[in-house]
Amino acid sequence: MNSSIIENSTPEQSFLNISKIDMVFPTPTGGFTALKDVDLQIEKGEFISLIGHSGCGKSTVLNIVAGLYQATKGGILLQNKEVNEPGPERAVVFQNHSLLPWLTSYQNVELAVKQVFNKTMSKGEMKEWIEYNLKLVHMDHAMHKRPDEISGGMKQRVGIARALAMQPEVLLMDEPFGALDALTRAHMQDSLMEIQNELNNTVIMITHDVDEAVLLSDRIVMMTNGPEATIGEILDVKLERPRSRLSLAKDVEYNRLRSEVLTFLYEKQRKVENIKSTITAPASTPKKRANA
Ligand SMILES: Nc1ncnc2c1ncn2[C@@H]1O[C@H](COP(=O)(O)OP(=O)(O)OP(=O)(O)O)[C@@H](O)[C@H]1O
Repeated sequence: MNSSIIENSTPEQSFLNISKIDMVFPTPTGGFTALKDVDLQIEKGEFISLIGHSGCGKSTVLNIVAGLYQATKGGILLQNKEVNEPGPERAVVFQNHSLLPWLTSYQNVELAVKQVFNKTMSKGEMKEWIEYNLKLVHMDHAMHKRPDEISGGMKQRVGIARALAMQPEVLLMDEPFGALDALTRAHMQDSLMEIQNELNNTVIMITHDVDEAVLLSDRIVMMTNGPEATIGEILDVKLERPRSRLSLAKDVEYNRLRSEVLTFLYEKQRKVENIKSTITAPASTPKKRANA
């Protein structure tokens, strides 16, 4: 962390301050500047989506906020305190659930709850709290099942319950629904909106899905292509809540926002990739079967 971050901070600082971050990764051929001057202030209770082409640096931003990476320049302030390492006040939900396979859903959540509340909650309170969080994600009916006994969507729900049960200041989600089929994904988005309505968490979510970003977010942060990726544009999403995907489908403002994100991604930040040149047939191709 650059010490000037702390010196320059004032009591009016935003809740979460991502301050002028650079990230240079060492590589065998020299430093690779993945991020350059990423600067973003987030208010308590805001839902932020990070969107951008593959490899632009979204996960790197999230990992720096999580305290898993240290920025080369600049840094993170959460409620005016610098972030240098992972902590339970910044819970992360990954694309793949990362549950411990030998523990039930209940026990997976319990592990996180014990880590945070061992000294402040009685056994009974912990049980109540674990059950409450599993109920919040509609998993109370399967809380005693192990990960191999439940579906992908259900595992992801447990992962979210585990993160929420830590009562984090910030929920960091790295493509949380990326591995799910479209219908399950829609259910999960609806659940997340319900939970958000109830708890008003501060969330940073990475997504590749434009509809998901518009549906869930208060602001969509669009990143330029790397190297030296940075924030290209920020879109305010002022659609009324609670939001319903069905009524939004025909909403003029929803469709305007959607088209702004698409324009950013596919016109302003279009990735020029010559697919033909990357897919070349091997020198000897298998011969067709005689009777084919
Ligand atoms: N540990 C590392 N060492 C070297 N380069 C890295 C490292 N981690 C990430 N990078 C590079 O930094 C850039 C940003 O990677 P990052 O994973 O943050 O992108 P992303 O936007 O999250 O991608 P995706 O959408 O595909 O998950 C990429 O070019 C990646 O190759």
